[in-house]
Amino acid sequence: MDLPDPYLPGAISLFEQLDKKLLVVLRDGRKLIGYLRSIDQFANLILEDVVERTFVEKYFCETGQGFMLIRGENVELAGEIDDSIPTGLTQVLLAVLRAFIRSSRSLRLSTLPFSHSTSPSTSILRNMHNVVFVLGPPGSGKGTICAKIQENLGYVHLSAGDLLRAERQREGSEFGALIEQHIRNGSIVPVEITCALLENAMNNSGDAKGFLVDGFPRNEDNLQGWNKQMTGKALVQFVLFLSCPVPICIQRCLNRGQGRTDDNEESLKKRVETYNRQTFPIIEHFEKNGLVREVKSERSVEEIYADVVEVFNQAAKV
Ligand SMILES: Nc1ncnc2c1ncn2[C@@H]1O[C@H](COP(=O)(O)OP(=O)(O)O)[C@@H](O)[C@H]1O
Ligand SMILES: O=c1ccn([C@@H]2O[C@H](COP(=O)(O)OP(=O)(O)O)[C@@H](O)[C@H]2O)c(=O)[nH]1
Repeated sequence: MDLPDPYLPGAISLFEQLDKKLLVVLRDGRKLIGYLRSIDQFANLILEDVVERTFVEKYFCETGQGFMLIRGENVELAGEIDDSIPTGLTQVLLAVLRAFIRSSRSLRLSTLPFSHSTSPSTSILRNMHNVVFVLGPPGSGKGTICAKIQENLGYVHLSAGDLLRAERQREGSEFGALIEQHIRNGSIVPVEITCALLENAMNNSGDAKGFLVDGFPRNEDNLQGWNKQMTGKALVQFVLFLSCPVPICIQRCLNRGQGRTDDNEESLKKRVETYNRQTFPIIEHFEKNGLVREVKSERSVEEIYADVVEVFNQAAKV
């Protein structure tokens, strides 16, 4: 492309960075890193595989944000980033950064001036909901294991399926029929409904250590909707993946005996298909980001739960 002479860098110069890895600093101080896929004359950017980097002193952590459209008016600074250049900063897991903030807060208040203690990044971290996504095929035991985690580890269990079933039953709900149709078909309810129910439940749960979001996100649309609605409000610690052979899962659902309208062979066939086609790729996406903790769930509840506790202990340590 021909550039004006003399060359004055501005929004237009970002065209040169198409498909390159960009650091974008937003006006609220957030720092996003992702691949630039598109830009227009207003410097509106489309970034893919975005992570938000949060810095505290010489440490930083990254949280995945997926695909983002950033309005140009919100961009303070943008430029190509070269990760091969040493920065002297150390990447740590979010839990480490939180622990660091916790331990340094009291110390610094009385001794050193701590410029980060009131920075947007740290205050965002403190106010966000901790979330563990719990995924696996229908009948893999998500609800059963979440109930035990809630009982013993202080996380609040939010089953997306249960929230949808409750909304379906709620008198006056405008979504009841739509939800029932999706549940019977084993297809996925529009994310705006599910996400609103989840956010509402989180906000009404008081001071929880964290939330087990069970059975969500189930497809790309769910993930994008979550990122759109919950960015800055929730932080995904990890994804607990209960893996289990499908025939065992189907048998468990058929024996579940809760009178669910979708625990029949016809609906189950569709649910498994939806899981294979749409949900499993989401688990693979999280796996690429190093977020998945897999626990094999074709064993007894006690054996599974013992491994799950280990996963939570490890997450708390780092
Ligand atoms: N490890 C297990 N072994 C045998 N049956 C199980 C196990 N975990 C759960 N179940 C049973 O299988 C059925 C489905 O479990 P549930 O926790 O509701 O799965 P999901 O939430 O993944 O659909 C329930 O009837 C439950 O009691
Ligand atoms: O985020 C969600 C969670 C559930 N469902 C719908 O609710 C049904 C039951 O989901 P649940 O997680 O209760 O059951 P599972 O499939 O794990 O047995 C699914 O098949 C979907 O139709 C949905 O659309 N979005």
